[in-house]
Amino acid sequence: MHTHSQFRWLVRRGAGVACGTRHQIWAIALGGRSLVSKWFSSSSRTAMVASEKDFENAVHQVKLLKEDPGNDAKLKLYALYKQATEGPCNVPKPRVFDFLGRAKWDAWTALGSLPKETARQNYVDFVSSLRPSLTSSSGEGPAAHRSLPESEDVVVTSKDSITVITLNRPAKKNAITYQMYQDITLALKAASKDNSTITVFTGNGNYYSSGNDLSNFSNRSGSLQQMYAESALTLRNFVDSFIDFPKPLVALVNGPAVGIAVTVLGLFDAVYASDRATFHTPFSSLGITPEGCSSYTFPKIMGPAKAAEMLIFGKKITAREACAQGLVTEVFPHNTFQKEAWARLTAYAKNPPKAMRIGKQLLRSFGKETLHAVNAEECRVLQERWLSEECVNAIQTFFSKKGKL
Ligand SMILES: CCCCCC/C=C/C(=O)SCCNC(=O)CCNC(=O)[C@H](O)C(C)(C)COP(=O)(O)OP(=O)(O)OC[C@H]1O[C@@H](n2cnc3c(N)ncnc32)[C@H](O)[C@@H]1OP(=O)(O)O
Repeated sequence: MHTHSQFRWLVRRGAGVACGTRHQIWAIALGGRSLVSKWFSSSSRTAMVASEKDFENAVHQVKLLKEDPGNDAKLKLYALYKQATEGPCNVPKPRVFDFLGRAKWDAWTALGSLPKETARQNYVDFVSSLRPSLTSSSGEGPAAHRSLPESEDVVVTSKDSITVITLNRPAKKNAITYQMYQDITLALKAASKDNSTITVFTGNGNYYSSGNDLSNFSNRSGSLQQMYAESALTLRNFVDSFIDFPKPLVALVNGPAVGIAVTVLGLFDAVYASDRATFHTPFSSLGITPEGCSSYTFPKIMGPAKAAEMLIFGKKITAREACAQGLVTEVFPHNTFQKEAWARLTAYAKNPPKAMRIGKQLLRSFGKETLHAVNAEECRVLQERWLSEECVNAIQTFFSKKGKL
């Protein structure tokens, strides 16, 4: 928990964040729209550039915040504010024991060469997403208050006090598009506030997910640097939403899982797998590096040697091996997987929700700061890797159909 004085600390240093008194009313009447998921689509980018006034409005509204939005949100606001007003980080890295200074520097640096206008828009959108139910002073659109995914590729349903988030792109093995990262982030935010007791993640079809959609970098406009900076930010928000998820989060791994669909499993509270599931993180062969906090969670879960085999050498493991290594909680025969896993979940969902939430907090909250720092660093490194010849060649090879995993 962060104190109001820490919050003010950021303000004094020009974070564009301020803390009001407890008696002030939330009044985020922002310019700009809260449609985070449309930030980066090329068609909407031109239509959604926040004006100086929108930005000033957002900065002002942040000063009226009644509640501390949390350290993570404050760091994001700080970084986006600095990027929007000063451009890319241009100050030396703080000394090793200046933890807060380093966290702020990391957050700002992770934005890379994100253009000032994009940072301004992202700032406006992010402030809006802190309180999406309040209206904006301009730029209002039908989706301005959207809190659930619009796309059919991510489906959110509710069953027996359980919120289910299903990856629904079976023809593409549930590969995760740019839009889906944003939709999943929104879905998790909504699920954290709904009245469900447990949240479940699963895939439709014979795959759980083939990970990042490898066309994510080929169908967008703008400079490469800008695209990679935006992607790193989107990825960081996506992973943050798993780190911060307050209720029990369970994965039903119905089939093979690849890349980021595997790594974030280290942030789940239980992982039930069909015996047809496999777990594969072919990062090195794609010229990239681990994400989803796996560089930290995997060595903790399975020990450094097994983690290296998966994350550096790209060894694909079976569900039973993943279970023996502690990544998977339990494996079920494929033909009874749904029935058995759902019987388990339905029973668990009847537990008192507050006790489960507080229990999760006890288990997870102490490592949270570290996880956020790991996430920031992984995204920073990835942003560089995406520009590498190794990565560009690997993606070209996949689409020329020479290079299946
Ligand atoms: C905002 C950016 C954040 C980035 C985060 C960093 C994340 C990193 C990762 O997740 S790394 C892992 C990336 N994933 C892969 O490398 C998997 C690539 N896919 C494959 O190797 C194979 O498709 C397969 C082994 C998963 C399945 O093989 P197979 O059973 O033979 O099916 P097909 O290959 O014919 O696939 C059917 C159809 O789906 C398309 N597809 C499958 N996976 C992906 C993918 N990850 N990205 C894009 N498209 C994918 C495939 O091209 C086929 O399409 P088609 O029918 O030909 O149009």
